[in-house]
Amino acid sequence: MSLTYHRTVALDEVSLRLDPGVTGLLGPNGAGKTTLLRVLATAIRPDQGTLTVLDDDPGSVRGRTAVRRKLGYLPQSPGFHPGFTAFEFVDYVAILREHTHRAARHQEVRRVLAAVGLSDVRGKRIRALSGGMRQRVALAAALVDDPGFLVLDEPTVGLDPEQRIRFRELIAEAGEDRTVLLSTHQTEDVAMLCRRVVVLAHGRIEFDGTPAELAEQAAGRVWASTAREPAALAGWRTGTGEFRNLGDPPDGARLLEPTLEDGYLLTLGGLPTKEDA
Ligand SMILES: Nc1ncnc2c1ncn2[C@@H]1O[C@H](COP(=O)(O)OP(=O)(O)OP(=O)(O)O)[C@@H](O)[C@H]1O
Repeated sequence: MSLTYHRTVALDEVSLRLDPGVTGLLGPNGAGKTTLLRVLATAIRPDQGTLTVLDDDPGSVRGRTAVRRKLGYLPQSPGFHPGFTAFEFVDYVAILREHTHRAARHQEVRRVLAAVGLSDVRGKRIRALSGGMRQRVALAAALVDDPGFLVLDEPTVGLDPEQRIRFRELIAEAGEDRTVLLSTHQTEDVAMLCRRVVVLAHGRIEFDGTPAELAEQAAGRVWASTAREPAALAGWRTGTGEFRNLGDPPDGARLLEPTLEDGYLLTLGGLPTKEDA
């Protein structure tokens, strides 16, 4: 499928089939990740191509409604009303999801807040919650009605390591029995959590495989040196004072074990330039 905003091609003939489990979507700023997620969440429509979400076609009014009923979406900015309590926010989302029976709805709200470990603070106002807790409230809202497909747009951004690990666990759990697409800038999230990783750049899929296969892209192409290597596609000084270089190593170079991040950077052709960032 393709999507163009005025003259910007945001998605350029993207073809993707998602299976159950957590798929990570990596890509530099402006790659088209949010656009792809918004298309899958039926917030915008591709201008070319076809799309099927959980056996329904969001191109038709009926299909779109059916998809929206089965989908959980955590957008980049969830748009909380800070004066709402965690319970009130999720309850509001449940009402929008056509929950008309009050007692059953409240039970569902309590269930999802418990699933993300927020039962104790459900009466607290969102403005008084930490960033990590707010993200969990947003995840709880996306989990209402146990959707078969979960779309998560950078849910771990701004979280400290402890909260990030906790959040990863919740996503892993959510991915045990449903399809999850997770957009992130954190290569570590992908390495720890995803069964599959898709790299998007300039609206095109540049890589689609397992995290191990992405790391493998950098096999034999990562080396250490004591000085900056001008021939490297990318190189940076590490905490030990040595440089880690990506590209074609010189003869006799001391090769290093590649990481997923090395494979990702090489897939992009090196470090993004300042203009890309
Ligand atoms: N509403 C819009 N109108 C015009 N151009 C847009 C609009 N939304 C996005 N774009 C452009 O489309 C391209 C893809 O943007 P998108 O937000 O999907 O990228 P992204 O990979 O999610 O980036 P980030 O990592 O910064 O969130 C960018 O060039 C962006 O400037």
